[in-house]
Amino acid sequence: MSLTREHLAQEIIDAGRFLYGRGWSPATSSNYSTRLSPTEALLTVSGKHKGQLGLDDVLATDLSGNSLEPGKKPSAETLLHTQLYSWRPEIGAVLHTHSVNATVLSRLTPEDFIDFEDYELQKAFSGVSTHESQVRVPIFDNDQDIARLAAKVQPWLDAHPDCVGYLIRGHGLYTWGARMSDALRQIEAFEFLFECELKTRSLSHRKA
Ligand SMILES: CSC[C@@H](O)[C@@H](O)C(=O)COP(=O)(O)O
Ligand SMILES: [Zn+2]
Repeated sequence: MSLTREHLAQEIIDAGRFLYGRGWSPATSSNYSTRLSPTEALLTVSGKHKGQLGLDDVLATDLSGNSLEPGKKPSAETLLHTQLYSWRPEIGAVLHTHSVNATVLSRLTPEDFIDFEDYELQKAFSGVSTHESQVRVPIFDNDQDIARLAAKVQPWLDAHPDCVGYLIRGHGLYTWGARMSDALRQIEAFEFLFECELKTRSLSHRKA
């Protein structure tokens, strides 16, 4: 049974309250979406405070990122959501957040990826069943031209079908899941790993 638009909108609203409450979506940063149908997404309207979303603060788009609701301005980063729905039909929700740890870690990392290894919490990611695995998270340079950024993300996705999320340097995190609950679980796992990584780097630096 497919979920109604109101139910999906409420999932986005609840996600915003939770993510704002954790400090991972400050002010009007971040954007969230769910799949509305095989060819449509339901996304946050641009510029809204994500801790205070209402039922009217979402809109439907097609998978090319075009608004299907004139009068409502879609998120500036709509294409980064819709490209994921086009990429994998099983993706049902996409979350983008702006945490301090994601921002700092992506700025401190000169490489274009971070590898997480030997963390038990890696098992919170879809498809990962042991800490003896490597979760590679690509880092793309920030770009205000979202079509250009999406064009850089796409080859990575195509070459890494198991990718569970990516960072935009100095900006934030994108992750996704079959359901909103899966995407939220992955956000929490990423935030745990980002904090571990920053603490490990800071303590190793102090010892040296
Ligand atoms: C408050 S600056 C953040 C924005 O530039 C952007 O990165 C963002 O995440 C929110 O944009 P939005 O258009 O509201 O979806
Ligand atoms: Zn953003």
